[in-house]
Amino acid sequence: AFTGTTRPQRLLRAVQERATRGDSESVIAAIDHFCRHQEWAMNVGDEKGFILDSVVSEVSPQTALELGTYCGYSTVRIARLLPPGGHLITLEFNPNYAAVARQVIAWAGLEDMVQVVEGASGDWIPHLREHFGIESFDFVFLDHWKELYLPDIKLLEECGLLRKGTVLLADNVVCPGTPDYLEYVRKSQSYESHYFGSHLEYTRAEDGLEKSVYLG
Ligand SMILES: Nc1ncnc2c1ncn2[C@@H]1O[C@H](Cn2cc(CNC(=O)c3cc([N+](=O)[O-])cc(O)c3O)nn2)[C@@H](O)[C@H]1O
Ligand SMILES: [Mg+2]
Repeated sequence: AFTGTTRPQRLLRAVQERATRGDSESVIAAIDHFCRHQEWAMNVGDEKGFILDSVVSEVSPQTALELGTYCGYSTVRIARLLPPGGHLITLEFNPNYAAVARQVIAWAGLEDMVQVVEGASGDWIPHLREHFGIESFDFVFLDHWKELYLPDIKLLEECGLLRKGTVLLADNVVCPGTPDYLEYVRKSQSYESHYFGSHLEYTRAEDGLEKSVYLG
């Protein structure tokens, strides 16, 4: 029996045992299998993941940001669809999760397109331009603490990291829910918002993604 391992470590072991190195589809499938048949984990999952894929493919971002890496499942889903030269920065403040995510991303063979940055989103966002030479983001995926969605997009606005047409995609706007964020993006003249209904990962509970285009 495996005592003393964390769920992210057990998820990583499932990837290393079941997925083929360099094959991002098999990494995604291995994590979905683990979460359906072994242990639920808060990855965006396959059903909402399909919606994430379609939005990423439509935007085809050169610069992408993810808030809340966790084990790197959505990081792999996004990075595998980036166009040539595309780059994804993902912020994770839990060092144990970041360590697992780096290995999951490497197993998928996507480490050259992804930068896992350790630290709190609120601390890092003001330094992304100077540190990574980012002008603005084409795409932002929000999946970290739900109370931080709103303050963090306001910070992205203030730091000039959003441009006309930047697409924000937010997970869990129904469950666990992000009421203040939803109200803001749906009421603000600076955003055009659309809700994609789905289900909480690996369950029948309702959840969905909110896509919001920044209008400047
Ligand atoms: N300010 C922050 N900056 C960077 N990373 C952060 C920050 N806050 C949390 N995180 C990280 O997000 C990761 C994942 N995470 C996401 C959440 C919030 N998400 C959820 O709580 C959640 C919860 C459920 N759920 O309860 O069913 C389903 C989901 O899809 C979810 O994303 N908490 N940790 C964790 O590794 C955490 O360290
Ligand atoms: Mg989520």
